[in-house]
Amino acid sequence: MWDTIWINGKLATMDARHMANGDGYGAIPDGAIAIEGDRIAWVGRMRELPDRPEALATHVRDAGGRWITPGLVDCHTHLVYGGNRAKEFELRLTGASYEEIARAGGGIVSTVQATRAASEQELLESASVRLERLMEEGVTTVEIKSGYGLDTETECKMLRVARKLADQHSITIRTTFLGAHALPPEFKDRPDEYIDLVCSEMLPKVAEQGLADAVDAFCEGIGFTPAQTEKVFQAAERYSLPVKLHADQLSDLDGAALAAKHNGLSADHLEYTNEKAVKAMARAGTVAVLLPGAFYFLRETKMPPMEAFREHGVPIALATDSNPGSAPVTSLLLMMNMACTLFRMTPAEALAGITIHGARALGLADRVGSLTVGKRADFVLWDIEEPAELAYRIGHNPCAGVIRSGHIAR
Ligand SMILES: N=CN[C@@H](CCC(=O)O)C(=O)O
Ligand SMILES: [Zn+2]
Repeated sequence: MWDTIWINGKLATMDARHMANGDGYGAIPDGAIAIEGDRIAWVGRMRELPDRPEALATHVRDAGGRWITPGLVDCHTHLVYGGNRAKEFELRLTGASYEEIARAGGGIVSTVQATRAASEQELLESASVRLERLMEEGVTTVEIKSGYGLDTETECKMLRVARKLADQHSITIRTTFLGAHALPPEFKDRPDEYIDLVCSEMLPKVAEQGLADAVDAFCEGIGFTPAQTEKVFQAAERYSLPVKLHADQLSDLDGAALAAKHNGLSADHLEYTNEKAVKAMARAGTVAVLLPGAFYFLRETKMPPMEAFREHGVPIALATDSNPGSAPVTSLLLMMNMACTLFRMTPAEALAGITIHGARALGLADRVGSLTVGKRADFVLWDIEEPAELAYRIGHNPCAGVIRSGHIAR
Protein backbone atom coordinates (compact mmCIF):
# COMPACT_ATOMS: atom_id res chain seq x y z
CA MET A 1 0.00 0.00 0.00
CA TRP A 2 1.38 3.43 -1.00
CA ASP A 3 1.18 6.34 1.45
CA THR A 4 -0.46 8.78 -0.96
CA ILE A 5 -1.62 8.88 -4.54
CA TRP A 6 -2.30 12.08 -6.46
CA ILE A 7 -4.86 11.52 -9.18
CA ASN A 8 -6.30 13.64 -12.01
CA GLY A 9 -3.11 15.52 -12.83
CA LYS A 10 -1.64 16.60 -16.15
CA LEU A 11 1.99 15.68 -15.65
CA ALA A 12 4.92 17.52 -17.24
CA THR A 13 7.29 14.74 -16.18
CA MET A 14 10.47 16.23 -17.72
CA ASP A 15 11.62 12.60 -17.84
CA ALA A 16 13.42 11.42 -21.01
CA ARG A 17 11.41 8.18 -20.92
CA HIS A 18 8.22 10.12 -21.63
CA MET A 19 9.67 12.48 -24.26
CA ALA A 20 8.86 10.27 -27.26
CA ASN A 21 5.80 12.41 -28.12
CA GLY A 22 8.21 15.28 -28.89
CA ASP A 23 6.38 17.89 -26.78
CA GLY A 24 9.50 18.64 -24.72
CA TYR A 25 7.59 18.15 -21.46
CA GLY A 26 7.21 14.36 -21.36
CA ALA A 27 3.54 15.06 -20.74
CA ILE A 28 1.06 12.53 -19.37
CA PRO A 29 -2.39 14.13 -19.71
CA ASP A 30 -4.43 11.87 -17.39
CA GLY A 31 -1.75 11.21 -14.82
CA ALA A 32 -1.25 9.94 -11.30
CA ILE A 33 1.75 10.02 -8.95
CA ALA A 34 2.09 7.63 -6.02
CA ILE A 35 4.27 8.43 -3.01
CA GLU A 36 5.97 6.07 -0.59
CA GLY A 37 7.79 7.84 2.24
CA ASP A 38 9.57 10.80 0.63
CA ARG A 39 9.94 9.14 -2.81
CA ILE A 40 7.91 8.80 -5.98
CA ALA A 41 6.72 5.18 -6.12
CA TRP A 42 4.69 5.22 -9.34
CA VAL A 43 4.08 7.65 -12.25
CA GLY A 44 1.80 7.05 -15.19
CA ARG A 45 -1.64 7.22 -16.74
CA MET A 46 -4.60 6.81 -14.43
CA ARG A 47 -5.98 4.00 -16.54
CA GLU A 48 -2.73 2.04 -16.15
CA LEU A 49 -3.05 1.95 -12.35
CA PRO A 50 -3.19 -1.68 -11.20
CA ASP A 51 -6.32 -1.09 -9.08
CA ARG A 52 -8.69 1.62 -7.82
CA PRO A 53 -6.69 4.47 -6.18
CA GLU A 54 -8.46 3.84 -2.83
CA ALA A 55 -7.25 0.25 -2.90
CA LEU A 56 -3.67 1.29 -3.61
CA ALA A 57 -2.91 4.14 -1.18
CA THR A 58 -3.78 5.29 2.33
CA HIS A 59 -4.50 8.83 1.13
CA VAL A 60 -6.00 9.77 -2.23
CA ARG A 61 -5.59 13.38 -3.30
CA ASP A 62 -7.25 14.96 -6.33
CA ALA A 63 -5.16 17.38 -8.39
CA GLY A 64 -8.36 18.66 -9.99
CA GLY A 65 -7.00 18.38 -13.54
CA ARG A 66 -4.15 20.78 -12.77
CA TRP A 67 -0.76 20.64 -14.42
CA ILE A 68 1.95 19.14 -12.23
CA THR A 69 5.68 19.76 -12.77
CA PRO A 70 8.72 18.62 -10.81
CA GLY A 71 9.71 20.93 -7.93
CA LEU A 72 11.69 23.82 -9.40
CA VAL A 73 15.47 23.97 -9.03
CA ASP A 74 17.30 27.31 -8.74
CA CYS A 75 20.86 26.16 -9.36
CA HIS A 76 22.75 29.47 -9.03
CA THR A 77 22.05 32.05 -6.31
CA HIS A 78 23.90 34.40 -3.98
CA LEU A 79 20.95 34.55 -1.59
CA VAL A 80 22.90 35.31 1.60
CA TYR A 81 24.28 38.86 1.80
CA GLY A 82 24.10 42.11 3.75
CA GLY A 83 22.81 45.47 2.48
CA ASN A 84 21.73 46.25 -1.05
CA ARG A 85 23.16 48.02 -4.11
CA ALA A 86 20.36 50.43 -5.08
CA LYS A 87 22.90 53.30 -5.08
CA GLU A 88 25.03 51.39 -7.58
CA PHE A 89 21.91 50.90 -9.72
CA GLU A 90 21.43 54.69 -9.73
CA LEU A 91 25.10 55.17 -10.62
CA ARG A 92 24.79 52.82 -13.57
CA LEU A 93 21.80 54.83 -14.77
CA THR A 94 23.99 57.92 -14.91
CA GLY A 95 26.45 56.14 -17.17
CA ALA A 96 28.90 54.15 -15.03
CA SER A 97 29.34 50.52 -16.07
CA TYR A 98 29.27 47.43 -13.80
CA GLU A 99 32.99 46.91 -14.50
CA GLU A 100 33.92 50.57 -13.85
CA ILE A 101 32.12 50.50 -10.51
CA ALA A 102 33.89 47.27 -9.56
CA ARG A 103 37.31 48.64 -10.56
CA ALA A 104 36.66 51.76 -8.46
CA GLY A 105 36.20 49.58 -5.35
CA GLY A 106 32.40 49.35 -5.45
CA GLY A 107 30.34 46.45 -6.73
CA ILE A 108 30.90 43.08 -5.06
CA VAL A 109 33.32 44.63 -2.55
CA SER A 110 30.63 47.00 -1.22
CA THR A 111 28.43 43.99 -0.46
CA VAL A 112 31.44 42.39 1.24
CA GLN A 113 31.58 45.28 3.73
CA ALA A 114 27.87 44.97 4.52
CA THR A 115 28.07 41.18 4.82
CA ARG A 116 31.09 41.26 7.14
CA ALA A 117 29.23 43.77 9.34
CA ALA A 118 26.01 41.74 9.52
CA SER A 119 25.37 39.20 12.27
CA GLU A 120 24.56 35.60 11.43
CA GLN A 121 20.99 36.23 12.61
CA GLU A 122 20.61 39.31 10.38
CA LEU A 123 21.86 37.39 7.36
CA LEU A 124 19.53 34.53 8.17
CA GLU A 125 16.52 36.82 8.38
CA SER A 126 17.19 38.75 5.17
CA ALA A 127 17.98 35.59 3.19
CA SER A 128 14.85 33.87 4.58
CA VAL A 129 12.66 36.55 3.01
CA ARG A 130 14.28 36.00 -0.39
CA LEU A 131 14.12 32.23 -0.04
CA GLU A 132 10.40 32.42 0.80
CA ARG A 133 9.79 34.39 -2.42
CA LEU A 134 11.46 31.62 -4.43
CA MET A 135 9.52 28.91 -2.58
CA GLU A 136 6.18 30.62 -3.22
CA GLU A 137 6.76 29.88 -6.90
CA GLY A 138 7.44 26.19 -6.35
CA VAL A 139 11.21 26.12 -5.85
CA THR A 140 12.10 23.01 -3.82
CA THR A 141 15.88 22.93 -4.41
CA VAL A 142 18.20 25.92 -4.34
CA GLU A 143 21.94 26.46 -4.50
CA ILE A 144 23.48 29.21 -2.36
CA LYS A 145 27.02 30.54 -2.76
CA SER A 146 29.31 32.29 -0.33
CA GLY A 147 31.58 34.97 -1.83
CA TYR A 148 30.64 38.16 0.00
CA GLY A 149 32.91 37.44 2.95
CA LEU A 150 36.32 37.05 1.30
CA ASP A 151 37.84 36.23 4.67
CA THR A 152 37.72 32.86 6.38
CA GLU A 153 35.39 33.91 9.16
CA THR A 154 32.77 35.59 6.97
CA GLU A 155 32.86 32.94 4.24
CA CYS A 156 32.14 30.31 6.91
CA LYS A 157 29.45 32.54 8.41
CA MET A 158 27.67 32.79 5.06
CA LEU A 159 27.80 29.05 4.49
CA ARG A 160 26.54 28.33 8.01
CA VAL A 161 23.60 30.65 7.31
CA ALA A 162 22.89 28.74 4.10
CA ARG A 163 22.91 25.44 6.01
CA LYS A 164 20.59 26.92 8.68
CA LEU A 165 18.16 28.06 5.99
CA ALA A 166 17.82 24.40 5.03
CA ASP A 167 17.00 23.49 8.63
CA GLN A 168 14.37 26.20 8.94
CA HIS A 169 12.60 25.84 5.58
CA SER A 170 11.11 22.93 3.72
CA ILE A 171 13.68 22.98 0.94
CA THR A 172 16.85 21.27 -0.26
CA ILE A 173 19.86 23.61 -0.21
CA ARG A 174 23.23 22.94 -1.84
CA THR A 175 26.03 25.26 -0.76
CA THR A 176 28.94 26.44 -2.89
CA PHE A 177 32.16 28.01 -1.62
CA LEU A 178 32.96 31.10 -3.73
CA GLY A 179 35.97 32.52 -1.90
CA ALA A 180 37.47 33.50 -5.27
CA HIS A 181 34.62 35.90 -6.11
CA ALA A 182 36.53 39.21 -5.90
CA LEU A 183 39.73 40.60 -4.46
CA PRO A 184 39.16 41.94 -0.94
CA PRO A 185 40.55 45.46 -0.37
CA GLU A 186 43.15 44.24 2.14
CA PHE A 187 44.76 42.19 -0.68
CA LYS A 188 44.83 45.09 -3.18
CA ASP A 189 47.40 44.34 -5.94
CA ARG A 190 48.14 40.95 -4.33
CA PRO A 191 45.68 38.59 -6.04
CA ASP A 192 48.06 35.60 -6.00
CA GLU A 193 48.48 35.91 -2.24
CA TYR A 194 44.72 36.04 -1.84
CA ILE A 195 44.31 32.91 -3.97
CA ASP A 196 46.89 31.19 -1.76
CA LEU A 197 44.74 32.08 1.26
CA VAL A 198 41.65 30.73 -0.47
CA CYS A 199 43.40 27.44 -1.25
CA SER A 200 45.43 26.91 1.89
CA GLU A 201 43.20 28.29 4.63
CA MET A 202 39.63 29.07 3.58
CA LEU A 203 38.86 26.00 1.51
CA PRO A 204 40.42 23.54 4.00
CA LYS A 205 38.38 25.05 6.83
CA VAL A 206 35.16 25.07 4.79
CA ALA A 207 35.76 21.45 3.76
CA GLU A 208 36.67 20.27 7.29
CA GLN A 209 33.44 21.73 8.63
CA GLY A 210 31.40 20.20 5.81
CA LEU A 211 30.07 23.61 4.86
CA ALA A 212 30.25 23.32 1.05
CA ASP A 213 28.98 20.88 -1.56
CA ALA A 214 30.93 22.50 -4.42
CA VAL A 215 33.52 25.17 -5.21
CA ASP A 216 33.10 28.12 -7.59
CA ALA A 217 35.19 31.10 -8.77
CA PHE A 218 34.71 34.26 -10.86
CA CYS A 219 37.06 33.97 -13.85
CA GLU A 220 36.97 37.43 -15.39
CA GLY A 221 38.93 40.66 -15.89
CA ILE A 222 37.35 42.02 -12.69
CA GLY A 223 37.66 38.61 -11.01
CA PHE A 224 40.50 36.11 -11.31
CA THR A 225 42.66 34.86 -14.17
CA PRO A 226 42.33 31.33 -15.58
CA ALA A 227 45.64 30.40 -13.87
CA GLN A 228 44.39 31.62 -10.48
CA THR A 229 41.05 29.89 -11.06
CA GLU A 230 42.82 26.63 -11.87
CA LYS A 231 44.65 26.76 -8.53
CA VAL A 232 41.28 26.98 -6.78
CA PHE A 233 40.00 24.02 -8.82
CA GLN A 234 43.07 21.96 -7.93
CA ALA A 235 42.53 22.72 -4.25
CA ALA A 236 38.86 21.70 -4.59
CA GLU A 237 39.96 18.42 -6.12
CA ARG A 238 42.19 17.74 -3.10
CA TYR A 239 39.02 17.86 -0.99
CA SER A 240 36.97 15.88 -3.53
CA LEU A 241 34.62 18.80 -4.07
CA PRO A 242 33.10 19.29 -7.54
CA VAL A 243 33.65 22.63 -9.27
CA LYS A 244 31.54 25.20 -11.11
CA LEU A 245 32.57 28.49 -12.67
CA HIS A 246 31.33 32.04 -13.32
CA ALA A 247 32.71 31.98 -16.85
CA ASP A 248 32.86 34.23 -19.89
CA GLN A 249 30.28 36.71 -18.60
CA LEU A 250 31.95 39.95 -19.73
CA SER A 251 34.78 38.62 -21.91
CA ASP A 252 36.06 35.32 -23.34
CA LEU A 253 38.81 34.04 -21.04
CA ASP A 254 38.08 30.45 -22.08
CA GLY A 255 36.52 29.92 -18.67
CA ALA A 256 33.95 27.40 -19.89
CA ALA A 257 36.74 25.23 -21.33
CA LEU A 258 38.57 25.44 -18.02
CA ALA A 259 35.46 24.30 -16.15
CA ALA A 260 35.08 21.43 -18.62
CA LYS A 261 38.75 20.47 -18.23
CA HIS A 262 38.05 19.97 -14.51
CA ASN A 263 34.81 18.07 -15.18
CA GLY A 264 32.85 20.99 -13.80
CA LEU A 265 29.24 20.43 -12.87
CA SER A 266 28.44 23.66 -14.65
CA ALA A 267 29.80 26.76 -16.30
CA ASP A 268 27.59 29.77 -15.66
CA HIS A 269 26.79 33.04 -17.53
CA LEU A 270 28.64 32.12 -20.80
CA GLU A 271 27.74 35.16 -22.91
CA TYR A 272 31.22 35.18 -24.53
CA THR A 273 31.85 31.42 -24.65
CA ASN A 274 33.42 30.17 -27.90
CA GLU A 275 32.36 27.08 -29.84
CA LYS A 276 35.47 25.07 -29.00
CA ALA A 277 34.67 25.51 -25.31
CA VAL A 278 31.07 24.45 -25.96
CA LYS A 279 32.37 21.21 -27.50
CA ALA A 280 34.57 20.66 -24.44
CA MET A 281 31.53 21.20 -22.20
CA ALA A 282 29.58 18.63 -24.20
CA ARG A 283 32.37 16.07 -23.82
CA ALA A 284 32.70 16.68 -20.08
CA GLY A 285 28.95 16.76 -19.39
CA THR A 286 29.29 20.29 -18.00
CA VAL A 287 25.90 22.04 -17.85
CA ALA A 288 25.50 25.54 -19.32
CA VAL A 289 23.76 27.64 -16.65
CA LEU A 290 22.28 30.77 -18.22
CA LEU A 291 21.39 33.77 -16.07
CA PRO A 292 19.01 35.99 -18.04
CA GLY A 293 18.30 38.21 -15.01
CA ALA A 294 21.92 39.41 -14.90
CA PHE A 295 21.98 39.73 -18.71
CA TYR A 296 18.90 41.94 -18.52
CA PHE A 297 19.89 43.97 -15.47
CA LEU A 298 23.39 44.76 -16.81
CA ARG A 299 21.90 45.46 -20.25
CA GLU A 300 24.31 43.02 -21.85
CA THR A 301 24.16 42.66 -25.60
CA LYS A 302 26.34 39.65 -26.38
CA MET A 303 24.11 36.56 -26.45
CA PRO A 304 25.26 33.18 -25.12
CA PRO A 305 25.98 30.76 -28.02
CA MET A 306 22.53 29.15 -27.97
CA GLU A 307 22.80 27.34 -31.29
CA ALA A 308 26.16 25.83 -30.37
CA PHE A 309 24.76 24.52 -27.06
CA ARG A 310 21.88 22.90 -28.92
CA GLU A 311 24.02 21.55 -31.76
CA HIS A 312 26.55 19.93 -29.43
CA GLY A 313 23.96 18.67 -26.95
CA VAL A 314 25.02 20.74 -23.92
CA PRO A 315 22.22 20.71 -21.31
CA ILE A 316 21.00 24.26 -20.66
CA ALA A 317 19.91 25.23 -17.14
CA LEU A 318 18.47 28.55 -16.00
CA ALA A 319 18.78 30.22 -12.63
CA THR A 320 17.96 33.51 -10.92
CA ASP A 321 21.58 34.35 -9.92
CA SER A 322 19.73 36.20 -7.12
CA ASN A 323 22.30 38.72 -5.86
CA PRO A 324 22.37 42.41 -4.89
CA GLY A 325 24.54 43.67 -7.77
CA SER A 326 23.65 42.11 -11.09
CA ALA A 327 20.36 40.29 -10.43
CA PRO A 328 18.23 41.47 -7.48
CA VAL A 329 15.53 39.00 -8.45
CA THR A 330 13.69 36.20 -6.64
CA SER A 331 11.48 34.81 -9.40
CA LEU A 332 12.45 31.73 -11.35
CA LEU A 333 9.27 32.06 -13.43
CA LEU A 334 10.43 35.50 -14.55
CA MET A 335 13.75 33.90 -15.57
CA MET A 336 11.78 31.50 -17.79
CA ASN A 337 10.12 34.43 -19.49
CA MET A 338 13.41 36.29 -19.90
CA ALA A 339 15.17 33.19 -21.26
CA CYS A 340 12.46 32.83 -23.90
CA THR A 341 12.31 36.53 -24.75
CA LEU A 342 16.02 37.40 -24.58
CA PHE A 343 17.71 34.07 -25.47
CA ARG A 344 14.93 32.67 -27.68
CA MET A 345 14.61 29.47 -25.67
CA THR A 346 11.35 27.58 -26.03
CA PRO A 347 9.07 27.33 -22.97
CA ALA A 348 9.82 23.58 -22.84
CA GLU A 349 13.58 24.24 -22.87
CA ALA A 350 13.09 26.84 -20.16
CA LEU A 351 11.13 24.41 -17.98
CA ALA A 352 13.83 21.77 -18.47
CA GLY A 353 16.32 24.48 -17.46
CA ILE A 354 14.70 24.97 -14.05
CA THR A 355 13.98 21.29 -13.41
CA ILE A 356 16.06 18.43 -14.81
CA HIS A 357 19.00 20.48 -16.12
CA GLY A 358 19.08 22.64 -12.99
CA ALA A 359 19.29 19.41 -10.99
CA ARG A 360 22.10 18.22 -13.25
CA ALA A 361 24.03 21.46 -12.65
CA LEU A 362 24.01 20.57 -8.93
CA GLY A 363 24.91 16.91 -9.41
CA LEU A 364 21.42 15.97 -8.22
CA ALA A 365 19.86 14.63 -11.42
CA ASP A 366 19.48 11.18 -9.88
CA ARG A 367 17.45 12.62 -6.99
CA VAL A 368 15.32 15.56 -8.17
CA GLY A 369 14.34 17.47 -11.33
CA SER A 370 11.82 15.11 -12.93
CA LEU A 371 8.72 13.07 -12.07
CA THR A 372 10.52 9.76 -12.01
CA VAL A 373 10.10 6.68 -9.83
CA GLY A 374 12.71 6.65 -7.08
CA LYS A 375 13.28 10.42 -7.08
CA ARG A 376 12.27 12.63 -4.19
CA ALA A 377 8.53 13.39 -4.25
CA ASP A 378 8.95 17.12 -4.90
CA PHE A 379 6.34 18.54 -7.25
CA VAL A 380 4.21 21.59 -7.95
CA LEU A 381 0.54 22.00 -8.91
CA TRP A 382 -0.22 24.88 -11.26
CA ASP A 383 -3.37 26.80 -12.19
CA ILE A 384 -2.56 26.93 -15.90
CA GLU A 385 -4.10 25.51 -19.05
CA GLU A 386 -0.83 24.61 -20.73
CA PRO A 387 2.78 24.45 -19.52
CA ALA A 388 3.93 27.26 -21.86
CA GLU A 389 1.97 29.64 -19.60
CA LEU A 390 4.69 29.28 -16.97
CA ALA A 391 7.04 31.13 -19.31
CA TYR A 392 4.46 33.35 -21.00
CA ARG A 393 3.12 35.47 -18.15
CA ILE A 394 5.16 38.20 -16.49
CA GLY A 395 4.86 38.81 -12.75
CA HIS A 396 2.11 36.24 -12.31
CA ASN A 397 2.37 33.28 -9.96
CA PRO A 398 -0.01 30.41 -10.81
CA CYS A 399 1.43 28.06 -8.16
CA ALA A 400 -1.52 26.23 -6.57
CA GLY A 401 0.37 23.86 -4.27
CA VAL A 402 3.79 22.44 -3.49
CA ILE A 403 4.53 18.86 -2.44
CA ARG A 404 7.96 18.52 -0.89
CA SER A 405 9.40 15.14 0.11
CA GLY A 406 5.91 13.68 -0.25
CA HIS A 407 4.13 16.17 2.01
CA ILE A 408 1.97 19.19 1.23
CA ALA A 409 4.32 22.12 1.92
CA ARG A 410 2.04 24.95 0.78
N1 LIG B 1 29.53 37.66 -11.72
C1 LIG B 1 29.84 37.60 -10.54
N2 LIG B 1 29.04 37.39 -9.49
C2 LIG B 1 27.65 37.68 -9.43
C3 LIG B 1 27.40 39.12 -9.22
C4 LIG B 1 27.78 39.53 -7.90
C5 LIG B 1 27.54 40.97 -7.59
O1 LIG B 1 27.58 41.84 -8.47
O2 LIG B 1 27.32 41.18 -6.41
C6 LIG B 1 26.90 37.16 -10.63
O3 LIG B 1 26.83 35.95 -10.78
O4 LIG B 1 26.37 37.91 -11.44
ZN1 LIG C 1 26.65 34.35 -9.65
